Amino acid sequence: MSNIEASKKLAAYTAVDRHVKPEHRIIGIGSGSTVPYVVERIVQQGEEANKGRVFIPTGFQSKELIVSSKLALGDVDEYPTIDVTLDGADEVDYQLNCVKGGGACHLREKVLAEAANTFILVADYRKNVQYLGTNFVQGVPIEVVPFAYAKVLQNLHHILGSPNAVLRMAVKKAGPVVTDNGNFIIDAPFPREKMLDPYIIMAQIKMLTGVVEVGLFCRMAKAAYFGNEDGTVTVRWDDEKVEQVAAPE
Ligand SMILES: O=C[C@H](O)[C@H](O)[C@H](O)COP(=O)(O)O
Repeated sequence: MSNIEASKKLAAYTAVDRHVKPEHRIIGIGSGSTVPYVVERIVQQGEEANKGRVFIPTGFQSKELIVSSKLALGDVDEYPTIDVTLDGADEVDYQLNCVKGGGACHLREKVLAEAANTFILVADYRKNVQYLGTNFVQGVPIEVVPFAYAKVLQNLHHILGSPNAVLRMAVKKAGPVVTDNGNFIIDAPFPREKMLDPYIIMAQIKMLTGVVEVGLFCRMAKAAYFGNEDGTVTVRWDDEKVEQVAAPE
């Protein structure tokens, strides 16, 4: 297993051990390459612990993960209050603002984050930054309704200060990425000064008609767990405290 993969697993295992408690019944499962380790650790809690629990996915990938792990699947329209949601991130700053949507799942992810009593981020050490846009430079993912994409792009280029915003194109399909909700994704890079307090630009983007959701999650998480190369885990809390913990058994 590579260092990065091991770091993702460390972060996920530590977060599950601390935040998925026996009394939790409704659990939100995020998307991305770190989340499979979250589900792996939850399964390790045993059949008894998972009996009566319902797991809510943030998209196609996590739905498959829940079903293939033989956990009970539910949806947020049936369970609008979630005990705890665990999810990955593309980048997280020192105030727990984060960029999400590298996998185009941020609309459902934000709904599950908002629905949760506790929202927890899990990631490898590359995602732990002072300011957003440090390592994840492709820009803020923005989900838009297809017919409005050109208008929103124009707004981003000429009004909101992202001249390099682009429509995200698919890799093994001609044309744009289409989300689980049938929408398009725009990736909009912003200069550092806009990322110092990302709430402002998040609100401005969200006000553009045609935008469905912005991949900036501002101060929503209770804690972020980052697996490190040396086998420790750095935990950042919502009060800006930073904790260093040893790896779980
Ligand atoms: O849309 C995708 C999600 O926001 C992911 O949680 C995010 O891209 C992080 O994924 P990974 O754990 O693969 O870095």
